Order: sequence, then structure tokens, then C-alpha cells
Amino acid sequence: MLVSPRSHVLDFALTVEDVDVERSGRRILDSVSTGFERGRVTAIVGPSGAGKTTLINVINGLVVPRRGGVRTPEIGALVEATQWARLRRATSTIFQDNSLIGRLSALDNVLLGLAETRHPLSLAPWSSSARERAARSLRDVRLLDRAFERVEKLSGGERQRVGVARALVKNPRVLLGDEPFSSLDPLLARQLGENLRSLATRDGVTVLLVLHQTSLARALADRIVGVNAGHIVFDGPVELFDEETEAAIFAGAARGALT
Ligand SMILES: Nc1ncnc2c1ncn2[C@@H]1O[C@H](COP(=O)(O)OP(=O)(O)OP(=O)(O)O)[C@@H](O)[C@H]1O
Repeated sequence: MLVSPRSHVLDFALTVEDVDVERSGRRILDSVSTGFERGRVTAIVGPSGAGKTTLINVINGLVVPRRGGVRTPEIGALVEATQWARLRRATSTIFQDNSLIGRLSALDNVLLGLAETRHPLSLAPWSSSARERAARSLRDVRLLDRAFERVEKLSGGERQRVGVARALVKNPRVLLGDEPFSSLDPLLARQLGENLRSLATRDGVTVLLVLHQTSLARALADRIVGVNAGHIVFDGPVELFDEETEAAIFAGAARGALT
């Protein structure tokens, strides 16, 4: 693997250590180790089926590795459910399929991002401050005018923006995005990407984005992690992510070239 010399002295907010994942008897991630810095944007890139979503889902606890695990400096190695709950409270994920509820309005879907702030069985209406927070999140993704529209009536790109707003409404310390802009036009993708970047640079949030548009990865990320066939084949600052490196990550030859 090509690793930046900087990687050894980075202030990681989250590390993935020696992770193997198997699904249906197939190795999906193989000895994957890397870390993610506070206040920085890391883009995860690689060909379809490389294991990028699986890596995100190991970090948010949805996929349990066969070996290895996740650690944060504050919590240590994440083993117990209470430790995972601590990380989950600080983390938002923008899922590839948005995971929205179609019959609810855009605003109500965004409010679900605040579900942890009240009792799960509460039937009380949301407070006006929660509704204002949700409205601000919708404004940030340029969708305030559709706040009361049922999500099932929105376009794919609009739904994706609701998913981004729901992730941002709880002010996460760690933001995971699985192709969060794949249905947006390039200008809007860039604008929302800059919003996420400023969360990192201004508020110190740890941002990890799976991006299939490498031009967007170059524009937004401080660091690139390249994944191919379940291996990390590149891990370094964006300045080293040149065209040759990109081609190697995406080609089957990447492992040979860079590891
Ligand atoms: N539940 C599952 N059972 C069996 N195999 C799975 C499962 N989930 C994922 N896989 C396989 O794991 C591999 C990696 O999938 P993953 O979704 O992590 O890739 P990806 O890099 O995110 O791909 P894409 O860019 O297409 O979203 C794929 O070959 C996929 O078929």
C-alpha cells in the first residue's frame, strides 16, 4: 500500500484495525486498517463492489467483522453495546438508499434525525426548537420550499438532499456519507459537498465520504483512501492522488501496483 509519511502522526478520531469481513463465505474486506482525522474530510474511492459500503457499515456498527474492529481515543476498542451506542450518538450516516419514510413529509423525515433526543415511544409533537432545527437543515440543502411535501413525491436528488439534511440535523461529530451526492447535478453536489467540508474545517467534524466521482473527491477531500477487492490499496493526502494513482486504484492491477 502507498501510505503517506504523514499518516503515522495524524490525530485520528477513529481507527479501523485489521478488519476482515466475510459474507456468504466470501472475503469482502481483508486486513483493512486505516484511520480518520478530526476536522478533515477523507474520501473513500474504488471500483464498484470493492467494499466501500461495507467499510462504512463496519464503522457505524451495522456489519460485524470476523476479525479486527473499530477504536476511538475517547472510548477505546468498541466491544460492548454501550460503547457502540456512545459512538452512534455522535455519528450520522447518509445511506446510499437514503432510508427515508415515503409517506412522511420532508420535515418529518429530517426530525427523525433527532429521534435520540426524546423517548422512542413519545407521541408528543416535536418542540418548536426541534422543528426550527429541522427547517434550518432543509434550508441548508436548498429544500425548505418542499418541507411539507411527502417524500414519495420528491425526485431522487431531492430525496437524497432530505437524507443529507436528516444526517446534519443532529450536529454529528462524525459524519459518514455513502455516495451522498450520486443523484445530484455537479453544481449542487459541489455546493453541498462544500457544506460538509466546512463542517470539518469550521466545526472539527470527522467526515468520511464514499464518492464515486473522483473529481469531487479531489475537490473536497484532504485525504484519499483507495479500496480495491477488499484491500486498501492507497492511503494518502489528496495531493498524491494523481491520475496514475487513480487508474491503478480502479484497475484490477491496483493491488500489485500500490501494495
Ligand atoms: N449481504 C451481503 N451478502 C453477500 N455479499 C455481500 C453482501 N453485501 C455486500 N456483499 C458483497 O460485498 C462486496 C462489496 O460490497 P460493497 O457494497 O461494500 O461494495 P461497494 O464498493 O460499496 O460497491 P458500490 O460502489 O457498487 O456501491 C460486493 O461484491 C457485494 O456483492
